Amino acid sequence: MSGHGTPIPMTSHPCGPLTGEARVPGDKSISHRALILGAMAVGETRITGLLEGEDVIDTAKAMRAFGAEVTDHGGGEWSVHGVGVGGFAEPDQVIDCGNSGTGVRLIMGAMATSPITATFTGDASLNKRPMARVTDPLGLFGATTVGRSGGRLPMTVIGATHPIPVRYTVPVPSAQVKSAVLLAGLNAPGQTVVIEREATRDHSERMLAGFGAEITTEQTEEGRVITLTGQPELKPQTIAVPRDPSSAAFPVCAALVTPGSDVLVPGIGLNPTRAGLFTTLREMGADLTYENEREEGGEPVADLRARYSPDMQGIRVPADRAASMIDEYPVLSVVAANATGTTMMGGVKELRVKESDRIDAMARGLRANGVTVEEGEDWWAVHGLGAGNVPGGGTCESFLDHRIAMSFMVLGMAAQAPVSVDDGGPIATSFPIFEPLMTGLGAKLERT
Ligand SMILES: O=C(O)C1=C[C@@H](OP(=O)(O)O)[C@@H](O)[C@H](O)C1
Ligand SMILES: C=C(OP(=O)(O)O)C(=O)O
Repeated sequence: MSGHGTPIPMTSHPCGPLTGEARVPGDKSISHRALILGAMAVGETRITGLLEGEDVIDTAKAMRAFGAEVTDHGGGEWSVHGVGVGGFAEPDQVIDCGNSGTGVRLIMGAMATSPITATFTGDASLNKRPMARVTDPLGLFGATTVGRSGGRLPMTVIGATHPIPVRYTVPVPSAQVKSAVLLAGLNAPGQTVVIEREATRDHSERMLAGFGAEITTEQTEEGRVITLTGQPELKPQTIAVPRDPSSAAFPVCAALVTPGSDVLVPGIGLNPTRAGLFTTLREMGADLTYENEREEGGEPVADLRARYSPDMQGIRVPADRAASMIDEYPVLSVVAANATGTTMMGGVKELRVKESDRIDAMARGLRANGVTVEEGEDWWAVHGLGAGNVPGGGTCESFLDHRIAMSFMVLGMAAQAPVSVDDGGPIATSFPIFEPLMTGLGAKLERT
């Protein structure tokens, strides 16, 4: 839905300490997958803690269009009455995935091996993003796709009538591509094999196993080899969605750069395929501790405690960590601006094909606020000014990108003058309670 509304300009004023508890919403990646796999199971899946952001709501609507019964029971509790693998009905409307790359790519995969046709579209941001990365492997299963030039949405997918399982090496580090292939493999007879050279988030593999699919992962010289046996009967599950580490990144980073802060962010998943930011921040010298470490639903979880850290140093972030923190680079660059020395971020060309070109979007906005940034195709470097030395005072474009908008709001909290964004509307795609949550901690956010 993002991108269809009137822009919401927002300003973040320098503020005093951020204190208290930040209960961030449910994990976006896990929420999409819970709805989609719930729709492909036979019977009723119950979900608690679902992220009720626009991206996930669009996926819920899509699952209804494919014939699943999706019910909102209130308070983050949802149920999905699934139609079984291969049981999707043909939607009689265009499927609008709004701002969500995960939604559209996973759903295309899930329907591509059923004998139905569906047309997908999104907002101005999503309709610019590359889809060939999923339509190429879906073609190998026997699906046909027709989109705009350059493999862009709107796009029609004609599902395979006689799907054939595939063996596919994912050419870019992308959990969305891996997941699209696995979901397509569900309705192909025999074994579908996906190979990824670099490990990406493994929520699909974990959840497929939970729903009773036969799935194995092996580390070989080729990389991670994931083998899925097609046409299982998926058994409905009860899923408690953990809180999203990518959303936790915002109160955590805000506390690290805002003088006097001490913020607790409880119940955050520390799955190693997602936790790269927190490792990086600790290497920079952040006062970030893990409290009450435990396991919940098979995932490592902790309460994160972040305190103001005026002595952070810039570092070289290892390129092989990129996949585990890919959505966190924008807010890391804000921390880097408040550290001493240069933070060098390499191996990140995927940042150029997110909701915006995130290197370009952050570089422009940081420069507008007095920070020096250098960039190349797959790297960027932020020259830190030291704690409290970011001048601020600039207005930044958010380019229909929630993470860009939220990152600049964090920049303003610790800058010498307010920082504005032209449109904070996209924040609702992943973190609908961002404003009240951050204001509750002591941030001074204003719709302008
Ligand atoms: O699979 C997922 O849930 C996601 C995978 C990542 O995208 P890519 O697969 O394009 O890297 C990430 O950026 C996105 O926010 C969520
Ligand atoms: C990249 C993101 O999401 P998506 O690809 O699902 O639009 C994100 O949430 O940062």
